[in-house]
Amino acid sequence: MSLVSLAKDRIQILLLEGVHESAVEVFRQRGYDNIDFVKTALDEDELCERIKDVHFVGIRSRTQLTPKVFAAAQKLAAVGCFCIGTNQVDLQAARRHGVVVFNAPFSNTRSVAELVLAEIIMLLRRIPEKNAAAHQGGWDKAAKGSYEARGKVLGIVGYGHIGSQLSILAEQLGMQVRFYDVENKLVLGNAMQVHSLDELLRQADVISLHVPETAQTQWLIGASQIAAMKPGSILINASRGTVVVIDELAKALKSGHLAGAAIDVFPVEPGSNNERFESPLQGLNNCILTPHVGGSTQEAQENIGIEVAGKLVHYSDNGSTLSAVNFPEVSLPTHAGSRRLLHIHENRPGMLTRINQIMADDNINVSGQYLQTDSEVGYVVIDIDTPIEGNQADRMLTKIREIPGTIRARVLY
Ligand SMILES: NC(=O)C1=CN([C@@H]2O[C@H](COP(=O)(O)OP(=O)(O)OC[C@H]3O[C@@H](n4cnc5c(N)ncnc54)[C@H](O)[C@@H]3O)[C@@H](O)[C@H]2O)C=CC1
Ligand SMILES: O=C(O)CCC(=O)C(=O)O
Repeated sequence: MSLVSLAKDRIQILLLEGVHESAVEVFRQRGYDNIDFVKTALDEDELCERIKDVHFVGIRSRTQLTPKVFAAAQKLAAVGCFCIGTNQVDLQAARRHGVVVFNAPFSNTRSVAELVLAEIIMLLRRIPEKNAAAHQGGWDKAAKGSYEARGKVLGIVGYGHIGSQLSILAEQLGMQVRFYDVENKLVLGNAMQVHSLDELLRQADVISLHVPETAQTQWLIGASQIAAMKPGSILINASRGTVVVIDELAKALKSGHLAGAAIDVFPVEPGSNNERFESPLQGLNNCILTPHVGGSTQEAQENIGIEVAGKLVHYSDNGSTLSAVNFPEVSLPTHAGSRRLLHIHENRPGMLTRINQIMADDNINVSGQYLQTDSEVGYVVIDIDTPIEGNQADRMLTKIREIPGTIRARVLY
């Protein structure tokens, strides 16, 4: 349990992995100046050390926030994932520690879709091989094995934000889009949903993967799925490195069963630009390898910086958990002129009654109350219109902290 009730100048922010400076600007504009900015990811032990006094941490896809890190991060109130994926964060551990996690669910969607579209065209034209040959003094002008995108079948696995954006762009090129998703989806344009992954793999000239990393998507594309793909077809993975069995893909590219591939994400990725990258796909000229840059455009990174920093500031200033990925969502009006108690607790009966009793005993008048719960955690925000002094607020917080099941409590001034 941690009791947090801090002025802004005592709030520590740690931004990792070269989060865009637009995030720093948002924090500074809102009065948060204690910002530690690190260009790389940190390993678990380093992170456990660095995070001890941190209230807000910002990461991208490489930093692993494990139960050990959360146990070390006793002051941590919230995590900002400056990206879409949140698989690098143990969301349950965060919730158990009362740490709210935010992300940017669609600020880099377009960037990923554009990269994939470019790769489809490049691979259908066998440009990676021709490019490699030309760099070696070769001149491969043959049209053999080179195709237009028009009329080809694009099979999208995972028709969420990125998959559906790609679908629209690919149709502009005249591609026929089919997709497989575990959910029934709103079908955009002329796309068609098919009912099994196998059906999609057998029909498509190009398969592009846009699923999140989950237990169900781990090694989703292995030997038998690759074997089911059409001879001469193409595989693109800009989702997560654990979705494709990379050794099987390497075999299929070497044998020519697959004509080409573009891979942006890998089972093991370097933690910084200075670390060496190793992959069984290296040296295969029919495979485009990119260093997890699907979302790495100026536009996307700047927007993500503003969006996620804005969510962290909003939570810090106001208590709002709107669009949190692991927490009951509470959307709140501003609390000018009143103090606000934020209380995160295990979801057990009678919590609210106990908090209200402590306030009533202290003659504290409540002007607004907002409660959301999920199966495990409850989050209540209470606006107080009685002018309470620092000592009285501390006394109240101490009593509230003693309520069994309290995970975290703080007062906003
Ligand atoms: N390479 C890069 O730089 C980037 C990679 N990503 C990755 O792309 C993933 C997808 O992003 P969004 O489209 O925004 O996510 P999203 O959540 O909008 O869509 C994911 C879709 O996959 C579907 N799905 C889940 N499990 C499935 C399964 N087993 N089989 C078929 N469909 C399944 C879901 O129902 C959903 O429609 C992210 O989770 C992230 O890991 C995202 C941004 C940048
Ligand atoms: O750009 C990044 O750091 C990660 C992009 C990504 O994979 C995501 O948004 O999920």
